[in-house]
This record gives sequence, C-alpha cells and structure tokens, in this order.
Amino acid sequence: MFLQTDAVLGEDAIAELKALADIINKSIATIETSMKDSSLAYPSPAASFSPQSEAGRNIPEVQTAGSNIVAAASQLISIVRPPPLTLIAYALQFHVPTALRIAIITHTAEILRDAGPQLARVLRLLATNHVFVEVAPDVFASNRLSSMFDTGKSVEEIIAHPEKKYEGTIAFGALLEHFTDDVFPTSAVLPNVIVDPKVGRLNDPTKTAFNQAFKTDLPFFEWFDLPEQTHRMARFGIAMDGGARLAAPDTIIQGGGVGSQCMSLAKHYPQLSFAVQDRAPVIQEGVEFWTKSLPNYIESGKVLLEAQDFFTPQPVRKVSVFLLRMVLHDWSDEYCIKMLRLLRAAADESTKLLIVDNIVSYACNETSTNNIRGAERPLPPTPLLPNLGHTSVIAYYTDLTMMTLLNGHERTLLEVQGLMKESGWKLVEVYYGDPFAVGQSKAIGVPV
Ligand SMILES: C[S@@+](CC[C@H](N)C(=O)[O-])C[C@H]1O[C@@H](n2cnc3c(N)ncnc32)[C@H](O)[C@@H]1O
Repeated sequence: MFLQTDAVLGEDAIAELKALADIINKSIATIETSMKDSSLAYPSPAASFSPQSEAGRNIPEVQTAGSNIVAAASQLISIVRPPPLTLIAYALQFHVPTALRIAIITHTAEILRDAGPQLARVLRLLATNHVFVEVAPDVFASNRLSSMFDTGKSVEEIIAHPEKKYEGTIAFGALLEHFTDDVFPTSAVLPNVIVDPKVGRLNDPTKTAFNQAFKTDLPFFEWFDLPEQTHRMARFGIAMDGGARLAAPDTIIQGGGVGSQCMSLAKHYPQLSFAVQDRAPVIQEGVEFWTKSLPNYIESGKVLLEAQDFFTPQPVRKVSVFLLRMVLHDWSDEYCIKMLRLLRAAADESTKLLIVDNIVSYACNETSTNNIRGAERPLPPTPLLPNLGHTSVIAYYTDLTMMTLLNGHERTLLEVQGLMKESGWKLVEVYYGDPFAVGQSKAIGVPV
C-alpha cells in the first residue's frame, strides 16, 4: 500500500534540513569528545587502512554517531539535490562497480603511477566518489578507501602468481571482485526476469537472473564447480573467509565454507571442537586450509570436515549448536524450511540453532517483537528513517544480490521467526550488532 508522503511526513523542508544538520553537528561533537577521552585519533581519509587504525571509529558511541551522520547526510542530499539529478545519479551508479573492478584487475592500487588517459577517466569517477585522489590533472594517489584493495604486493609478484594475489592479505579486493564480476551482470538482467511471467516470482534457485546472465541451468554454487570457473570459486572462498569471525562450542557449521569461522574460534578457545559441513569440492579445499594452518585439529578429530548436502539428513550424534552463517539468505523460504527441519530432526532439547545473517528492518516503524530478547531497539532521532536509511543500505543491496543469484533473500526478524516456527524451532533471542554491522546479526533458536 502506498500513501502520499505529505500525509506521512511534514512539509517543512527547511525544518527538516535544520533537524538533520543538528543531528550531524551533535554527532560530530560526540566523536570529538570521545577522541579526546580515549586519546585516539579519528581515522583520516588520507591515511592507509589498517584494522588497528579503526580503533577510534569502533568505540560504540562513535559508531552510533557515525551511523546517524551517514543517515542524516544522505537524507539531506535527497532534500537539497534537484530530483532529476538524484534519480539520474541512482540510475547510473552501476558505473562505480565497473570503475572499481577496472582499478582492481589492473592492480592500480599497487601501481599508482601516471596511468594514461583511459584509466585516468575511470580513476576520476572513483576519485569523485572519494576512492583515490586526483592530486594534479591525470595524476592519482592512493587514499584510505583505495588502500583497502591494495594487497601491498609488487605488481611483478602479482603478475607472476595471479592466483596468490590475495594470499596473506586482508583480501578485500576479492570481495569487491565477486560483487563487480559475479553479481553485477546479474543485476542488469533482473528487470527482465522479474517481468517474465515464466520465471518471475519463482523460488527456484535455477530460475534466477544469474541463470539468464551467465546462460546456465546450474544453481550458482554448482556452477562454481565447473573447471572453467575454478578462479571464481577460489575468489569467492577468499572473499567469504575475510568476513568469517565467529562460531560456538561443539558446533556443526552448515555451509561453513572451508571453516574459517571455527578456525578463528579454535585459535581463541582451544577446548572447542567442530564439524564443518559444505559441498564436497569446498570441503576438499577445507582439508588443505586446515592442513596448512592447524593440522593437529584434523589429526586429533577436533575438527571434522564433512561433505554434507543441506537437504539430506544429518548423521546421528550429540550437537550443542548448529551454526548457519550467510546460508539461509541464499535460499527461498521453501528450501530454508526443509533445511531447518532436517536440523531439528537431529537436535535434542539442549541443542541451539544460531543463524548469522543480515536481519533487515522495514523503512517504517515495525510491528512489535518485544517477546524476543534483544529485539527492541531505540528509534534513531527524528527525522531519520527508522531503519537509519543509507547507513543500512548494504543489507538491502545484499538482499537484491541474493534475489539475482539464487532467488534467496535477507529476512526481517518476523520472517526469521516464521521460518523457525515452520520447522520446529522457536526464536528466543536476537543480537543486531553495531549500526554499521553487515551480515552479523544473530538469531538464536531452541527446539520446540
Ligand atoms: C554464502 S556461503 C557462506 C560460507 C560461510 N558460512 C561463511 O559465512 O563464510 C554459502 C555456502 O553454502 C554452501 N552450499 C551451497 N549449497 C549447498 C548445499 N546444497 N549443501 C551444502 N552446502 C551448500 C556453499 O558451498 C557455500 O560455502
């Protein structure tokens, strides 16, 4: 249902601009005070990125202030920019991923020398989006954002061993390459798929925009297994590895990739043991991954690496936690329910179900979910959108990514609750994480 905006919002644009400016000013004051109190420096956009240099930004009140500034600034832009320009800017935004991909595959962050006129035009678009700086006409320098995909390796080293480009690095470029090479072409055909009466609105993972864009009948993950897609599969594994930082004791990690989440936990909590389950080709890579980094875990059986399909029954054994990170969002409800019912069948009364995914909010006020621990959150200051607008936009980009690749989707809390209800689990607790967190919300279920 659509309502006229005048019926919903006030009409006083100047009052709204002032309220937004006030949020920005107060938030900057909070950041300034917090930096003084903590003796940390707020990271400069000119300085190269390192996880340690983000310490100031990671203080909780600074995160909240930052998320309010992002939400307020984008809302402010939407008020002051002429509407045709805002819509044209949105419609042509796809050139940004193209330019990013060109910068990555030409190793520009590593080269950073006088790049010649074609590349200069690409870099100028990026510099206009604050990735690289044009320090003089046609001369570009790195900055904090571009340093995120600089591997620190020499160009000679990368060209000699392209398959090792991201080895031993934070590998953020691999994630950007996945988005700009695997996902971007699928978004271009999504409009055709949505209006096609033969395929639109289907839940089938083989009738997607991805299937049309890459002219294949295989589901996305099985397509990765083709010999000609080996580099994409390896790149996806590296990209996922970068984000995997959590698990729990005696955990079965379904769709766990090569097991990076539990390796990170194993290093901090040596008393824990794990079973990592995924498709056979991924588990094969997992064996190499563990043999290289923590071989004694395989030898002692503290980690089991198991080829296990989501849609076949679990082996019978005692399980404390089933952890599914970035798994349910790949599938439509029908498939998720099948998967969760199989886990329920293998659970006892003390087993927990831990789902780690984006939990998306509506862009308006939501139905109360205060019967779920952790579900109630304070609303952002007026006139920001209840979902913090642009601060949360990546979750909605990810939602459409899931739609194009697999007919999957990111879910609201009520939708997660619905999946659990249909499959013999009860949603009892949720952790949303900080306002900038992507894919880190945790929903905990118990058997019913
Ligand atoms: C988005 S990735 C998430 C990987 C990992 N959990 C993480 O967070 O980094 C989804 C995983 O599901 C696996 N997968 C897809 N279809 C599967 C199936 N039918 N059975 C088991 N695993 C599957 C993929 O191979 C992939 O590793």
